[in-house]
Amino acid sequence: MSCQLRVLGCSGGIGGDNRTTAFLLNQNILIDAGTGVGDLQLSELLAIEHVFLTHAHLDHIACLPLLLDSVVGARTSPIYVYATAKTIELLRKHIFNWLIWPDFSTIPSAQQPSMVFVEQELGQPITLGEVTITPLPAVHTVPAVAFSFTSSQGSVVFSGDTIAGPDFWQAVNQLDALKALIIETAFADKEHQLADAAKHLCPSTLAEQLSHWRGNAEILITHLKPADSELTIQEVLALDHLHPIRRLLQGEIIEF
Ligand SMILES: Nc1ncnc2c1ncn2[C@@H]1O[C@@H]2COP(=O)(O)O[C@H]2[C@H]1O
Repeated sequence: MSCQLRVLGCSGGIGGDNRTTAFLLNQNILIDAGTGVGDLQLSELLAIEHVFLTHAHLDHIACLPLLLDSVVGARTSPIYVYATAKTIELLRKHIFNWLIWPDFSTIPSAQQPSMVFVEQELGQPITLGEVTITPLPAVHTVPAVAFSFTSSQGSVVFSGDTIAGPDFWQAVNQLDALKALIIETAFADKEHQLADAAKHLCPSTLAEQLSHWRGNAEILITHLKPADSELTIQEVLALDHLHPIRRLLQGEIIEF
C-alpha cells in the first residue's frame, strides 16, 4: 500500500497564503504542527492521532497547543506526540507550563490525558500502519531531527530545519528507493551570514551539501522565508545540480 504526504504548510513564515511547516501523513499522522494545521477542517483535526516533531521552534509547533484544545472534548483517546527527549523537555518547560498554555498531558486528568509525549531516539523507527517514521540527524540552533518516511513502495526524507552535515547524508545515503528529498533552503545567498547564524541553508550551502548525496530522487525545496522566496528559489534553480529540483508546493500530495 502506498502512503500519502499532504503539504499543509511549507513556508518559512506567514503572510497571505504562506503557512509554516506541517504535513499530514495518511490522515492520522501530523509531521510538525506549523500554521498549515489551521486550514484543516475540524473533522480532519479530530482524525489526528499522532504528531511527530522535528524541533521545538514556534513555526513548527504553533498549532499543537491549539489543536489539543480544539479536539479535547470530542476525543476519547490521547494524541501521541513523538519527539526527542530534549525537544519534549523544551515543550514542557516553555509551552505546556500552565503559563503559555495548560499542560494537556494532565488534562482532563493525569490518568486519562489528552496528550502523551513519546520519546523517540535518533535512528529509532516507529511503524504506524503502512508507514515507518525514523528520526535522522539534523543540525539547527536548537535540538532538531530530520525524518525518513518509509512505505512498501519507498521512502521520502524531510530535512526539517538544518544545515545538514555528514551524519545527515550518511543516513540519507543508506536509504533504498528514495522517492523525494524535501530539504530546506530558508534564505537567499545575500543572507548567507544570517543563514549560517540561524543554522539554515541558502542556495550556495545547499549546493555544497548536495555534493555529499549519492541518490538521484527529486529534490523539493521547503521553508523559504517569504521576504525573498522568489529570489531564493531562482538561485536554487540556477545551481549547476545533477538532480531534478523544484519548489515544494503547499497543498500538494506526495505518494510513496
Ligand atoms: N541570529 C539569529 N539566529 C537564529 N535565528 C535568527 C537570527 N536572527 C534572526 N533569526 C530568525 O529567527 C528565526 C527562527 O526560526 P527559523 O529557524 O525558521 O528562522 C530564524 C531566523 O529567520
